[in-house]
Amino acid sequence: MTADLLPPDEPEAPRLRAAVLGAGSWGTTFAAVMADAGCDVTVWGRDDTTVRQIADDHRNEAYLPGIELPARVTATTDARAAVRGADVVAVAVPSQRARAVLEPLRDALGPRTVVVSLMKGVELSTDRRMSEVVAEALAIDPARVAVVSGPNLAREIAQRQPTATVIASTSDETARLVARACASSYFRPYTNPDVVGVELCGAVKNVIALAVGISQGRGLGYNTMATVITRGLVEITRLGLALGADADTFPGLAGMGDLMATCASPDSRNHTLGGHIGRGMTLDEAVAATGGTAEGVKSCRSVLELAQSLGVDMPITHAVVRVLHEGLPVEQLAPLLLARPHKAEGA
Ligand SMILES: NC(=O)C1=CN([C@@H]2O[C@H](COP(=O)(O)OP(=O)(O)OC[C@H]3O[C@@H](n4cnc5c(N)ncnc54)[C@H](OP(=O)(O)O)[C@@H]3O)[C@@H](O)[C@H]2O)C=CC1
Ligand SMILES: O=C(CO)COP(=O)(O)O
Repeated sequence: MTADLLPPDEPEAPRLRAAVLGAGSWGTTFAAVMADAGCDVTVWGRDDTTVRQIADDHRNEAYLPGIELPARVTATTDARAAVRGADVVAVAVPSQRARAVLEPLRDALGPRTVVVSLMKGVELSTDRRMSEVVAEALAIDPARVAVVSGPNLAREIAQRQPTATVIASTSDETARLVARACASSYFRPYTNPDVVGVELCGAVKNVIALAVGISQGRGLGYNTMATVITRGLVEITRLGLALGADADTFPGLAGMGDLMATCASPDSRNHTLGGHIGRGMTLDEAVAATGGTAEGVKSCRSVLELAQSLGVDMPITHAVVRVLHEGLPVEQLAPLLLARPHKAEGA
């Protein structure tokens, strides 16, 4: 499939240089997306074998078996070399590791480089969203930071199946630059100034997908799934509004769109891990059986802390925390949620 190289209104725009920090499934896929959009892309990974495979064979068999990467994607184990001269640096490591990966690169970025968080988590111990972590760790103006979030399961995109995404930044110029760096015939970015809403949707949908996975692992059907997804969106919205997000974000691609993709797909790590828990595995067993980064496992605690600090009720998130981290037997999750006091639907 051929990609559109540049939007038609910018025929003379120079080719962008991009870097991706993280050579896992989403980092590698987003590198391919940017290459298909016309960028020259360097991926940083910490594993020498993976890096050599990407650079020499245009493959990443550990994370994207069977996928051929575009020739414009190369790779290095030297993070400073990867970001040198880059117009756009995208970050795709586990959220809890981002600060440690970024801080040593403070003086390696150009003064106009834009940094994109691809991560869907909330930092434990600070309860910061990842765009906040990125700006703090690199000591850059938040206007140079963007967030990409939407129904974006890596493997489907690596196969160039069509999807859309949301690019959120407080700066329209930053969001448009990132849109230009990733727009192609199979990947359509929409910009949105609501960084708080877009980012919260991405982090909390992982927790809701864990709850859906747990219910399916317990053998429950579509009524339960639809209930958890719908009430999950209600609690995501409640937290987002308390933090000043825009109500229009939640029914959009980063909200309902990503929630649907993650809760429905067997490729989702959060959904899969929830299924293992529902079928009776311990958390350690479920993490090992799932593989990859299931952000909801850690972020459920920071999301709950954030909600409690604002007096926001998040019963599904709370129940997931209790099952994963506080020893609540998994069979008590549904009764716990269903036995709560009466409420009107819109309350
Ligand atoms: N996969 C997806 O479909 C999507 C993922 N995301 C988000 O993107 C982020 C990254 O996820 P994803 O790429 O899927 O995760 P993966 O588990 O596929 O890859 C994680 C990457 O981070 C590296 N890594 C792990 N620990 C560290 C560390 N301590 N220091 C530096 N690097 C480390 C891994 O390296 P190594 O191989 O050496 O362990 C690997 O390259 C997450 O926040 C996720 O929620 C967002 C949208 C879609
Ligand atoms: O964020 C994702 C899809 O948009 C990927 O979900 P998982 O991290 O659960 O695989």
